[in-house]
Amino acid sequence: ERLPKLPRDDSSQSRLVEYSLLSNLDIFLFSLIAGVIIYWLMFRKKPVTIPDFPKLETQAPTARETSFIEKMKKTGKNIVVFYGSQTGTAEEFANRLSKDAQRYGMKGMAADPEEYDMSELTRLKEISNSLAIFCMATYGEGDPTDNAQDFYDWLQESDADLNGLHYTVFALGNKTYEHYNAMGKYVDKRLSELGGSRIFDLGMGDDDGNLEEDFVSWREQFWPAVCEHFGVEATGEEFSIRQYELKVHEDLNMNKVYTGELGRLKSFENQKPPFDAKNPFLAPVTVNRKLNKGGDRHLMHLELDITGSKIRYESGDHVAVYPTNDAAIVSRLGDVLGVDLDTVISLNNLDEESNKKHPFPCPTTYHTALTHYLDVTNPPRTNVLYELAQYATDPKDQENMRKMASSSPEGKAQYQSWVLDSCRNILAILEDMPSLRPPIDHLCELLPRLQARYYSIASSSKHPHLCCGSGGTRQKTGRVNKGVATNWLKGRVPNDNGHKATVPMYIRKSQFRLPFKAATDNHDRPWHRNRPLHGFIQERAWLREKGKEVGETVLYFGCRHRSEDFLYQEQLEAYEETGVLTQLSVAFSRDQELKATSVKNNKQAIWRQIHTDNATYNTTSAGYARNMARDVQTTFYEIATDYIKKLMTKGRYSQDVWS
Ligand SMILES: Cc1cc2nc3c(=O)[nH]c(=O)nc-3n(C[C@H](O)[C@H](O)[C@H](O)COP(=O)(O)O)c2cc1C
Repeated sequence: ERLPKLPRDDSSQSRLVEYSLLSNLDIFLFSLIAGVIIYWLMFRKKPVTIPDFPKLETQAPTARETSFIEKMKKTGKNIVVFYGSQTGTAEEFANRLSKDAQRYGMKGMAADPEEYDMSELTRLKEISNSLAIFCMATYGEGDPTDNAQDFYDWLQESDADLNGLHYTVFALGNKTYEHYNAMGKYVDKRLSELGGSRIFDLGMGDDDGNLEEDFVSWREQFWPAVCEHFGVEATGEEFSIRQYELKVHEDLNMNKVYTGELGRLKSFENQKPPFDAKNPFLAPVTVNRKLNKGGDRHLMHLELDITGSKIRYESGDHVAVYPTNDAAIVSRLGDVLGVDLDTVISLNNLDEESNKKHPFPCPTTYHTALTHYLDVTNPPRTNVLYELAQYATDPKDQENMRKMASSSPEGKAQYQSWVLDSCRNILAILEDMPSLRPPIDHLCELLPRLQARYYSIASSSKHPHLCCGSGGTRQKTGRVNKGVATNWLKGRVPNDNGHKATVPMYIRKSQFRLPFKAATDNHDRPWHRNRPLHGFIQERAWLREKGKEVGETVLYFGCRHRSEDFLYQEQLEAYEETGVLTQLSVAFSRDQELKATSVKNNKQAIWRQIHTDNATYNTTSAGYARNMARDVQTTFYEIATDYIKKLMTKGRYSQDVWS
């Protein structure tokens, strides 16, 4: 095809074309450059002006001292009191023993075995007149406390030569457990096997009886034995030794003040996993429902939402909950002592070398300390009475308090009846002794820490369910005493005036487990409180749904009255109907005619299940039914004994005994 004819002036035409081409390119380039400039002007990072921060006064990070020997040498201590403690009692006893040492011209320090290199026990003899005391609590099935686990492992594996080590042990436990004081007994035996010299007999504290009295009586004989051993005499001075000094903060920025956190400041506002005892998760309460239909107790079912917490748990684990003290008790304490509870304070350890800088997170207010950190509900121990006695202005009050703190038979009886049997907490004591008005900071130093409460998880779903009961007991004094945590939980209702009610919690692993394989025949044997068993049953229901073989599941459930506290009745009956539960046996202790169904009455079937079907039994009991576990266990022993007797009669079991 021919090109259109160009006008005559070829050159001008070509210039025109050339000109228009250049113009397009220019426009393009111009737009590009303009765009870049606009972008640069609008979105460029503005130069950061570095503000002139005042230099923070940070403490130089000190390497953690793991040598208790070096620490003792540096601070002139000759007695070290180690404690294996989960809920604070053994730790408190250790503190009291280390304080006692001063009365005998010695110097003691309480120490957490988890923080030190315990193999250094071999070196304690380098310190003259040295002594190691161990206050050891037992848990689970004769297990050590978490903070004593490494020490326990070391004792088991070690062949260290402990010749020259002087030691004594006070064991804390509870006689209703099968492995009574197992940890204390083990430490005492093992230290001796490794060559240590026991300078005083093992003390046995029974929390089912009167642990405080056991401790006071043991301590009373222990110190004279120490004096005799080292050839020293008591200084005779009965003085009160403060461990912490008070600092009142006048103008402290409230952002630096603890408001109930256990570890990191502001950890409740700025939640970061992993969540544990020092860093609990604030779990919103999504359900809080009353379970019982009658009676004076309030049994409740709570569901906690752990979304986003990365918390994992298995059926049988425990939820640890940090409760809050009753606001009425706290404000009344402030009134009685005439103190402004909003004062911001720190209690600083007078022993600068101590690892424990404060008795609770500081700086804080008295209000926070009494609400979140201190136990104001339980009757105080005798050491608190002893130390506070000095502030009673009426000599009679003073004498009574000293007597109750002594180990004289009358003193013990008076403490038992006036404090323990009457359930007098610190507020009741102050109200009933108007001449006793101690400084609040000393009181805060002496009161034990408020401990987390543990609940079995009653679910195997994504979110933990708790089942617990609250009630009040009217005391001889006319006062009504309520459980701290359960009473507080009762008021944690979802959407409380538009606020999400939350619960500070973390998970504590438990040994209480379902057997490994789903196909093994199982028989869950709950008694009374069946919280973890609910989780187990749910898990088995789920496994069944997935087509897994789970074997028989038999539930024995006991409570007071069928009409009042047959907890989760509809759910359990539905489980039985759908076959998730092979058998549901119920017993109600206060409905006489219904009492018949019990473990005892099912001996035959139970033995068949154990013997032939290879069943596993999980029992759970709690609260008032503390002896129930023992009774159920005794029944199992009886079942086994009956079986052995049968074997003997049939000639299937015979003995040939030589002596
Ligand atoms: C869940 C649980 C399990 C326990 N297991 C045992 C045990 O097996 N043997 C025992 O003698 N005492 C047992 N006890 C009792 C404690 O050892 C006792 O109350 C002790 O005073 C706790 O000391 P702590 O407050 O220093 O942890 C158990 C207590 C609890 C709450």
